[in-house]
Amino acid sequence: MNDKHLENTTANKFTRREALKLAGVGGIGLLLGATGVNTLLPSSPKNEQTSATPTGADEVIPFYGKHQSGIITPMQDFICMGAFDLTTTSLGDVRSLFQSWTQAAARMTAGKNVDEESDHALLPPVDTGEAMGLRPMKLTITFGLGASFFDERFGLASKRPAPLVDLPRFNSDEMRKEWSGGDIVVQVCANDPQVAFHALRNLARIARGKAVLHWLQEGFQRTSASDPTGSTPRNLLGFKDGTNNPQVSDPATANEVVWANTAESPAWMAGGSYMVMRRIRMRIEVWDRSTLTDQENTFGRHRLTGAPLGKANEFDELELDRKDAKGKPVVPVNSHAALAHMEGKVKILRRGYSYSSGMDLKTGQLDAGLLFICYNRDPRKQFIPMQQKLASVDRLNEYITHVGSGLYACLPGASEGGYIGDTLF
Ligand SMILES: C=CC1=C(C)c2cc3[nH]c(cc4nc(cc5[nH]c(cc1n2)c(C)c5CCC(=O)O)C(CCC(=O)O)=C4C)c(C)c3C=C
Ligand SMILES: [Fe+2]
Repeated sequence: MNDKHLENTTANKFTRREALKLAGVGGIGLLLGATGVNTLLPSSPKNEQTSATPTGADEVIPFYGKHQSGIITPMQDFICMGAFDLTTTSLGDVRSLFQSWTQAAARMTAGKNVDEESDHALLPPVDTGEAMGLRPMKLTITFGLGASFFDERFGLASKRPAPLVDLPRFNSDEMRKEWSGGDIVVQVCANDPQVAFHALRNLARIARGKAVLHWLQEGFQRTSASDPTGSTPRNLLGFKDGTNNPQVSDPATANEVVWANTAESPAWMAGGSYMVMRRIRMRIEVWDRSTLTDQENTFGRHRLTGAPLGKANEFDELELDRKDAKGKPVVPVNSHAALAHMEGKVKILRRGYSYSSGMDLKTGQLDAGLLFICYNRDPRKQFIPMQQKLASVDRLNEYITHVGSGLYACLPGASEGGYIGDTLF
């Protein structure tokens, strides 16, 4: 999914007042380039250069709203995502945790410290500090609840949404507990990895005594600075990934594919969505030894252009009934694109990032792959049947293994004065 496809997110500019306030914290030098403040500085080629913000660095993605940001928001460059397990058994504690998280998240997405700083010399600083003076960088923070949140601890079992099922075991899954599940998931995305890490770290700090991290995964894609045109990013197998994502800038499409609806979900989920996370390890070394023809037949698309096999342009229609001179399908029936297309009847919104987590010390191979994330309105009708099909016959399976998994009910957005989760607890 790229900016070209998604233009519906209201983007507020970082105001001059905010910028001047920030000057008090970080010094005027930090402000070179902030919208509006450049007018204070004498015009020179250098200033003109620093005033360009092609990555929308000053852009604030509003935290409050009907839907949480970070779902249909055009993808930022980096992700820092974590799942928490609650250590408290008090629903009151959970409520106050979400109230504190909401306030902190609203501040951080606006480019502020997690809370007002105290000057008490004998206390630790309120904010951990590594994002001080940094621009908002389109930070979004998205909260979801795992199925375990609805167990006996908080008396909410009867409120568990029907679409929040336990995902089945799919063919060739090699799941690891340390990369799966969690009571609460927090997806943090930003155009700066330090801004993203800072947000998750401070949320974990706020949770002390109530929740602990269960897993954490960082991810990336090419940055908007290295591709200002916003073309479809490539995954670590070298292919354009995201071409045929549904165009959720169209509200009707977003309603059909992404947003929870009372037809399947409880009223407290209206405006929310279901997020699937899969940590998918790639056998990169094997892939790198396979031929171009094999790679293209695996995806059913051309490597260079991203076009469907037999077509010239990336966004040309994927026509699965086209045959070559010998009567063979031009796009192999067991290719990833052909299978995931689901005859055009089932769609999900993909929002995944590449990850690289060092190497496997036993084999010397890279531990790298795709932190697959998708949003759907009802995973029982969307992600699950799609993954069942892919897991059984997808040609891509030769090169990947699913090693982590989670399904989370992403809560509706909150309005100012409210908090994330206030429709449920
Ligand atoms: C169950 C859902 C999916 C999983 C898991 C998945 C893994 C996965 N995908 C790629 C790379 C590509 N996927 C592409 C298309 C595509 N993939 C899915 C779903 C899952 N992918 C869908 C719904 C689609 C679109 C199908 C369509 O209607 O055309 C493509 C082609 C380009 C594109 O449209 O994005 C690539 C490339 C990897 C590497 C991967 C696991 C590691
Ligand atoms: Fe895919």
